[in-house]
Amino acid sequence: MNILVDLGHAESIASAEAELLTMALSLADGGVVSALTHVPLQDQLVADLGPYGVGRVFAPQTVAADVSATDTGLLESVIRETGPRLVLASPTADATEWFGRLGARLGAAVITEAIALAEDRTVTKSVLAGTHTTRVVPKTDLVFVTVKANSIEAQPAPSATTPQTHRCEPGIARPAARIVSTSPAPVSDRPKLTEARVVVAGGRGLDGDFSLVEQLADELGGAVGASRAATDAGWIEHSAQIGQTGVTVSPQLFVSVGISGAVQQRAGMQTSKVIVAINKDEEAQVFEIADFGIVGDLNDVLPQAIAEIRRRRG
Ligand SMILES: Cc1cc2nc3c(=O)[nH]c(=O)nc-3n(C[C@H](O)[C@H](O)[C@H](O)COP(=O)(O)OP(=O)(O)OC[C@H]3O[C@@H](n4cnc5c(N)ncnc54)[C@H](O)[C@@H]3O)c2cc1C
Repeated sequence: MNILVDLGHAESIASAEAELLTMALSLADGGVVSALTHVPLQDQLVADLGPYGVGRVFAPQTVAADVSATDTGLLESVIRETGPRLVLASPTADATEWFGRLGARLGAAVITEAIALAEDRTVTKSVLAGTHTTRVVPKTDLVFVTVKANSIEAQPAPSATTPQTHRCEPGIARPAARIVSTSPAPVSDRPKLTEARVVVAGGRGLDGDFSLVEQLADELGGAVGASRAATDAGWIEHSAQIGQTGVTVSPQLFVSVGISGAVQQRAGMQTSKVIVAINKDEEAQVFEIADFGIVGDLNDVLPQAIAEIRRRRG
């Protein structure tokens, strides 16, 4: 089947995009994998796509000064051109909105935050605050699916391609909205929380001081997350909140520090591959889902863990 991967505003390929492309090629079964970027094409992106077996790449000539309707129009025009049965994207707020709009317009199923996809397009996802895992079988010819980061290991295609490049246009006369100002997101050396392979998250047990959590995250090359108790207290920005009303993460390693493990918090992290919990209360709920649990005061445990990691690194 033909598959389209919507790369959002990507100018090059990072880990989340590489995972989507790997998934697309594994499901295409001889069909063409196409990619769409919503910004003008960079040579770097074309070079990055070849190793993942992408056949065609679409991009607009200019960055539009309007939002949402134009992005949706671009995606719709490429769907009409490539005839995919499956459109994939990362579960960003943007892609989720575009998929919702187009799903309604084209009568296509929209399934968000998948953790696996089968060749017959059956989607596996976690629901009801992460308490159940469901399999969803789309019945429409076209289906839009957003896929959580770290759901699949990124791997290059058996043979690389030279993607054909195509220009695309939104094909709408009147945009519904226009950008009047933009401000850059704060720059951080740490990986993006939703894409990081390691996440170290802190809760109320930190008592306002995230420095040990940040040090451990930096030693492990990870991102810093938090429980709602910590973000509500203003100890860290709200974008770091993990859970039902925050972001969902699914890293290879999740270290939970001074977090009780309430169901709403677990909803955002329990599909992590390995969960390490540090809590001074041996009855804390987080130990129910932890692969490794340390009962102890985080102020004793974290400095020892950080020192040991540094010692082993030399
Ligand atoms: C509709 C709804 C949506 C919600 N959405 C979210 C969400 O998205 N994300 C979220 O996180 N919460 C969410 N919550 C809140 C959630 O129910 C919990 O209240 C919250 O997760 C608690 O945060 P916490 O674990 O940091 O704090 P607490 O529950 O107070 O736990 C603190 C933990 O730290 C331990 N501790 C204390 N001191 C130390 C120490 N020195 N060393 C080691 N351990 C220590 C304690 O033993 C305790 O287990 C939601 C609630 C509702 C009702």
